[in-house]
Amino acid sequence: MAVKISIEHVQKSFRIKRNMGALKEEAQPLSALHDINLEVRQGEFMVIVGPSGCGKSTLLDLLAGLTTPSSGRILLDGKPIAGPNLDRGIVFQQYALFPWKTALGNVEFGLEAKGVGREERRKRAKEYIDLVGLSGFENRYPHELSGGMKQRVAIARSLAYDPEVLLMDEPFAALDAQTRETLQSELLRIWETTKKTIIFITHGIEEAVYLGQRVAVMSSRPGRIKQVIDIPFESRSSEEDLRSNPEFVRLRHEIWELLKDEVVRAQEQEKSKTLDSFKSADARKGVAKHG
Ligand SMILES: Nc1ncnc2c1ncn2[C@@H]1O[C@H](COP(=O)(O)OP(=O)(O)OP(=O)(O)O)[C@@H](O)[C@H]1O
Repeated sequence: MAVKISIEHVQKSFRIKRNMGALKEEAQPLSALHDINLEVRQGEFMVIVGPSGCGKSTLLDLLAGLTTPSSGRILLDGKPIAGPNLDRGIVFQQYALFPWKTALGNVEFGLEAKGVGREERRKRAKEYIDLVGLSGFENRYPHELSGGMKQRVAIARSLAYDPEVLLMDEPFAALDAQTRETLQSELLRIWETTKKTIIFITHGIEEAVYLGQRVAVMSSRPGRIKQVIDIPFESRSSEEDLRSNPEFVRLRHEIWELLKDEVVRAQEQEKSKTLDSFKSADARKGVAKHG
């Protein structure tokens, strides 16, 4: 299969203001991603898993073209990504639907931006509403839909304008466990129907093994690709309960082994960040007391 996305030596750092006490501030670089290299093939379902704060969303923002790498490059079909474009659809954890538009109106939105005429727009939006299993709910507004349904609308909206790649940033994290499992198998069905290239970000190891053809495991900050694991299941959407398959259990364990030190390190980083902010708050109070 042809390479669809190529991430080459990508680094990303941010300048963050740090309070140095005595009202002094200093901008320090924070390295979020370090030398990321990854190729995603046409039609592949790639999952990226990593501990909190390791740079998963930063990587997705780069793929979406919302930000640019500090160095390195990302190619889509051999061409550098130059900004957001309808060739990439994004589904975030929060539904990001327009509350004043119905489910159908939300799905039609991207088609409007693409210049598709009114009738065609409606027809295509209905097809995608069907595809995500929401027939009969076209005219509901987001506040009349459950969390899972809203996420179905968000998926339909991203797919309706026929992007090359679907970028998904923890899209099921806010849902209850049962709804999450239902949407995971629905997503696999949609992927098999549409043959889109999907890059899916998650904290969840089980979700990663269930969905991904390959799982890229990231290290704690600065994020690097620690290892890419092949998930060699033929058909994921079969009736058989994949999660209790011994191979599934083995792969879940293998990924956990790779992740556990990273999770501990990420928690330590989080703790020292909190301590730093307490220290600078104390320093500020000191200035206020003596100043
Ligand atoms: N715009 C920004 N300015 C400064 N620092 C940032 C910015 N965006 C992200 N960071 C920092 O970069 C690091 C990576 O953040 P990112 O949100 O990509 O991690 P993540 O793996 O998606 O985390 P989580 O799983 O908790 O959502 C974090 O330390 C974060 O605080």
